[in-house]
Amino acid sequence: MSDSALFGPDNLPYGLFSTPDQPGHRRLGVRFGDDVLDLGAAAAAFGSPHADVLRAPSLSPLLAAGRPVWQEVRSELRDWLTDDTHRATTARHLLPLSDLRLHLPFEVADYVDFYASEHHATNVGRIFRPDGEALTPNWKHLPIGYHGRAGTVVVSGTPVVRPQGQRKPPNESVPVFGPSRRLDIEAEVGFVVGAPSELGSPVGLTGFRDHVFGVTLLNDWSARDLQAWEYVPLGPFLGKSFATSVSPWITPLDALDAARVPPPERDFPLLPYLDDSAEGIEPGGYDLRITVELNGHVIAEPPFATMYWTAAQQLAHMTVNGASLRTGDLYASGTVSGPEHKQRGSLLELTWGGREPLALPEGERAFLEDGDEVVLTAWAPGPGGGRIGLGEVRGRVEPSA
Ligand SMILES: O=C(O)/C=C/C(=O)CC(=O)CC(=O)O
Ligand SMILES: [Ca+2]
Ligand SMILES: [Mg+2]
Repeated sequence: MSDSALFGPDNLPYGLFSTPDQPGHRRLGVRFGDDVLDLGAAAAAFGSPHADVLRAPSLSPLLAAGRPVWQEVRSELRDWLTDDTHRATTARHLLPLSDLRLHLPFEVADYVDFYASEHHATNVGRIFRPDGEALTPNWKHLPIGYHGRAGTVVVSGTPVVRPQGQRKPPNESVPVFGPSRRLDIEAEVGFVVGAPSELGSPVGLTGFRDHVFGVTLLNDWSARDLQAWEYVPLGPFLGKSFATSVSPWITPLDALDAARVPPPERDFPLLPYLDDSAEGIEPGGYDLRITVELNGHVIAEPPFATMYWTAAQQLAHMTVNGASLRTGDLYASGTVSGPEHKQRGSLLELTWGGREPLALPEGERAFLEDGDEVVLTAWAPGPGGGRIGLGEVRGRVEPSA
């Protein structure tokens, strides 16, 4: 599928770029096929009422501006890019994507990671806790999550240095220190908060579209040996805080309306603040089809539509205690895994804890080796049978420092 078909006028994802001749000058852009429209320059040329947010060196001011502005800007962009009378002006501010360097488009405020795939949670439970129930008793009553490390969220293309830390080999009585031997990926979808909320005021299910601006693909790199030793009883810590990679493109929720789907059937009635079967609540699932490539080989195709908990429920849960949202908060869905083997979004699951390595032309892989490169891509159904591409998230493993 060509880029013009995946990044057409119904998509219009936002990013932050610089050019080789002005590396310190960061500019907002919107992707259109294989080009990027320089938003500050286009806004000045067209006299946009939103020129102040569009010429900022970050997406954060637009995120903070709120949904009415997001919608007005999106309709202006469509107009500039599709109306024949604007063609000549717009063309002057379109730059070839291949000439640009892409940056992390917004300042990440808080970072939260959930655990919302029933298939992933069941697989991980069986692998990590073979003697217990795969799903903990709370799993179908609340979306489980943890707070991660916002400062180590990096843009696609940033090298990932193999983390060092403590791990306890099964037949040793004390831990050892060194480079992780079980470095893994997690294919996830990240949700970017735009409009903040007040401390003490929960955001309900119906507030999702007012607060969440858009989505980004996300790889939650995970050191399984560090994680297995450290996580009891407070949850993931250093095994997941060394790097989290995101796509340089933030796709607005408004581009994903045709991809909305109902979430899976719920097995237990939900408390009212999470009950999305109630009258007047829009379907909270999204049909995003993810592809995971390792060294250029497709190793998994996780289907986001199978996620048990939706992003709207995660937002409602995250704020039900009165915690406030800040512009730039990023929360990740949790690893996306479907029911089939080839739909598993982590090597932990694909190789069943390393016991069933993948056979690749360059050799077997249980976990990642130095030099390995992982690329996540995704698309969603768009209006009129078209496709909405989500930008890729790429990362290569470098040896421990
Ligand atoms: O201990 C466990 O059950 C596993 C926890 C995780 O791996 C946390 C995580 O990142 C969840 C996810 O991405 O779905
Ligand atoms: Ca994760
Ligand atoms: Mg992480």
